[in-house]
Amino acid sequence: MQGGLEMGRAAALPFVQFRKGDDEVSGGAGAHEQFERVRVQLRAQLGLEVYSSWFGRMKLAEAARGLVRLSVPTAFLRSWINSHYLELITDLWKREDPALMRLEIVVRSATRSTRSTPETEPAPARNITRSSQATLASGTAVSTKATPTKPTSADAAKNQSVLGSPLDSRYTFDSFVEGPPNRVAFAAARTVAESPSASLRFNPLFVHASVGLGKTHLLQAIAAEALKRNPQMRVVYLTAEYFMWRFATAIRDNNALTLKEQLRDIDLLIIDDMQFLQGKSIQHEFCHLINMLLDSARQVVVAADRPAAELESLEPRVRSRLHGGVSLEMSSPDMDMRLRMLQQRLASARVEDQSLDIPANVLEHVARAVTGSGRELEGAFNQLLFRRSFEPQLSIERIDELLGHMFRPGDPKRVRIEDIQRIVARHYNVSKTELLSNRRTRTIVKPRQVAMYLSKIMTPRSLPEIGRRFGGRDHTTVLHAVRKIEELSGADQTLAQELELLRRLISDQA
Ligand SMILES: Nc1ncnc2c1ncn2[C@@H]1O[C@H](COP(=O)(O)OP(=O)(O)OP(=O)(O)O)[C@@H](O)[C@H]1O
Repeated sequence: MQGGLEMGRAAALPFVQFRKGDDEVSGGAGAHEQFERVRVQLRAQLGLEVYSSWFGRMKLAEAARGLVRLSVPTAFLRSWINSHYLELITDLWKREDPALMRLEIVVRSATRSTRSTPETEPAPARNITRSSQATLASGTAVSTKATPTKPTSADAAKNQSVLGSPLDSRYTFDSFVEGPPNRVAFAAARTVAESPSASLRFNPLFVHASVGLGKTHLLQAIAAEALKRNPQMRVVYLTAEYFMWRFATAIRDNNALTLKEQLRDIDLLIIDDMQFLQGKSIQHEFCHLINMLLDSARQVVVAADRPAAELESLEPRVRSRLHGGVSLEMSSPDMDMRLRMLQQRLASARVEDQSLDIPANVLEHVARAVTGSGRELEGAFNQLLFRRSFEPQLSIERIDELLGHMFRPGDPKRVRIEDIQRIVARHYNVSKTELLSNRRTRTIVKPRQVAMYLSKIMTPRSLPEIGRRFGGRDHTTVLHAVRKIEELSGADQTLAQELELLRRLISDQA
């Protein structure tokens, strides 16, 4: 997870730009060439297969003053590369640039990849890099044979270190901020964790939400809580990528059967980032596993960044199995939740540094301005902490300056109706004059309605005000447009994607 501290440091460096919603960030002139040469050498040394598994999606994030950051899409990749290849990459880079002082692997902002799948075949896995004191975790199967008859928390912790990826101990139900946008999913998650057998009526439980809205947090909280209540329970939390990697390596090492046997033993299977599950044979294995678990009344929980029906890379039978349970969505936190998240972060930071204080009005301001995901709030908060260490008196204006790149649609200072009109008109290839005119041909009505809809959801302007800005129209016309586009985009995937693209273009312009 990319912390705000890193963003803070980067912001202080010259010729480094963080562009919101953009994966790739430019560095100094020769950095891209150096990166390319390092990639070529990695490929030559490791072979194409290993290279594309681990480095296929690596990008140059920034390069300045002896610091190079390479970004990868998932925390697991970062962790794996850090522990296995960091030295090699650093050496290779130093050969290219002896001035290199430090090379870091970061997880890149997921804003743009919200709805995308990996461009390359499965990078082995994502997860879980942080330290943990979770009672038992997974990321791999827990075999009954390997598990003592009555495991205690300590046994479980031991298993965890043997069996792999620990849970993040920060991800608990207590630290999960609940509110209207995630209330139902949260309640379902609690039920699964507290009484898995009672929850079998929604099996599998499928949770979907856009990036950074707490899926991993919620899923790991389920695992942690289930294990806390019953250390004997065999719980497996893993990402789809990790699942793929486990199978791929098991097949390579001729022990796929053992792995399957181990997986059969589990009581609660939790799969994160389902959108990354790819490959026919792996999906076949996955489907088989899910069927077996569901048929034997074991609980399965799955999360993805979109509804199951939209997981196009999944085989129809996998999708259909996911449809068989309950599907719940979590959406963006509201103002009250954002404020509580920030207050919670402050309280945890204070555990380490009691002198730490951020005035309530500053927290409120940030909660109002950073209207994105929990991850963005976390980044904003870390950035604030970092800045405060050398600018103790941060004014609201200065905070706006520092966090401006995180301000979202809805921030009155950032999105202007004029920008929306210009971008929408360009997208649909009509002129702005036509957009504001009274012409009622279909090719113009649709862009006009889209622009009105976006003006409503991306700015705080009232319906009458939007009407005025669209050639003096009545507010009921705007309301009609908003409802129409909402209705159409619910049924029309292409339009929904168009809207998302436009939102991104507009936010990036703002
Ligand atoms: N409702 C919430 N309460 C507390 N923290 C939250 C909440 N939602 C998100 N966060 C925090 O935001 C950060 C990102 O959340 P998380 O990694 O769970 O998101 P995600 O939906 O899994 O994202 P991705 O799709 O990128 O994997 C985490 O630090 C998490 O603790």
